[in-house]
Amino acid sequence: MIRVTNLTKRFGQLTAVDGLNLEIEAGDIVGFLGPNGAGKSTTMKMLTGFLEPSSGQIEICQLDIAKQPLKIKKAMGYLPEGTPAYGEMTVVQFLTFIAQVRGLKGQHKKQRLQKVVEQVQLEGVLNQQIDNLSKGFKRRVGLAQAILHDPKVLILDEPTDGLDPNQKHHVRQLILNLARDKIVIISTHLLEEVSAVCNRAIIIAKGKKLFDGTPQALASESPYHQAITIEFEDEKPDTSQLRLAPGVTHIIERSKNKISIIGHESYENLFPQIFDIVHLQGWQLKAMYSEQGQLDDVFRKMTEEVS
Ligand SMILES: Nc1ncnc2c1ncn2[C@@H]1O[C@H](COP(=O)(O)OP(=O)(O)OP(=O)(O)O)[C@@H](O)[C@H]1O
Repeated sequence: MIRVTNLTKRFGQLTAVDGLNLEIEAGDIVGFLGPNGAGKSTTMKMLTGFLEPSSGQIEICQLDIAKQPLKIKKAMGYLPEGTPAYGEMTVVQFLTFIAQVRGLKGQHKKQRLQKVVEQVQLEGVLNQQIDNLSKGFKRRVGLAQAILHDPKVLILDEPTDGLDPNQKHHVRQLILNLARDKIVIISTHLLEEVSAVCNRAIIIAKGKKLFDGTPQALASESPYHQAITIEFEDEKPDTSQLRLAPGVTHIIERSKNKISIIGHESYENLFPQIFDIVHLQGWQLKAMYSEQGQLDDVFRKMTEEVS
């Protein structure tokens, strides 16, 4: 369990993290979101003991990071921004070195190395120098070193940055499979990543928490949550009669040939009525569907409000 109380970090005049409070339980996969400069990396660096807070407390697995940083670091894996150090080493040399630093020995060390190389799919590059690897492979080496000692808490700063779509999918599956009894915190700009792997989303901007809840709850803040959207084949006709359907509160024009119908009824109740009107009017549709709300819309709205 992680408990963060009133966490603050100042760099001179700038307050990068501003009185942050968090409680995260085992099994949580948290998507840590925010615009550039929001304070995500700074928070992660403080959680991993790389940076000292200006004030506030961090408790991880019932230990205070200020008092027992080494014990906490043992229980933690960290994938920082960018690429892992020691680029002159080969992948196998680097991972063996990390295994030693982590105190893994004998058969256990061998098994963990084998397992992680397989999990992160590094078999083909084991003897290549890290400096010569592509960005995606460097990222995977970084991920491998973070999970090598099977930590209880995993902090990943943009874990899929630089990976191709297949690799992104693979790493997300890996995180999902890892996470049952762990805490995983993922900093990301990719909202689809939050929908794909996280059970919780935390949004920060200017160092302050703006939202903390499930990705579904986040999506439900969207103006288009449960809206029925119609895309017309050509330019949209006069759709004012849609307002007469019981339960419709208003209609939002999204583009020249796209509207969203917002109602106080559930979309299951609205759908048949809208469908009847469309049919009666003989409108040529390209598509008609209900929306759950786009995380992007909510994210933009929330973070623009504080900028
Ligand atoms: N060592 C430092 N010295 C001075 N200012 C810093 C330092 N590290 C970070 N900052 C500033 O603190 C603020 C928060 O930075 P941080 O890297 O935590 O943001 P972020 O949310 O991770 O952004 P990004 O998404 O761009 O990685 C920024 O304004 C940044 O310039």
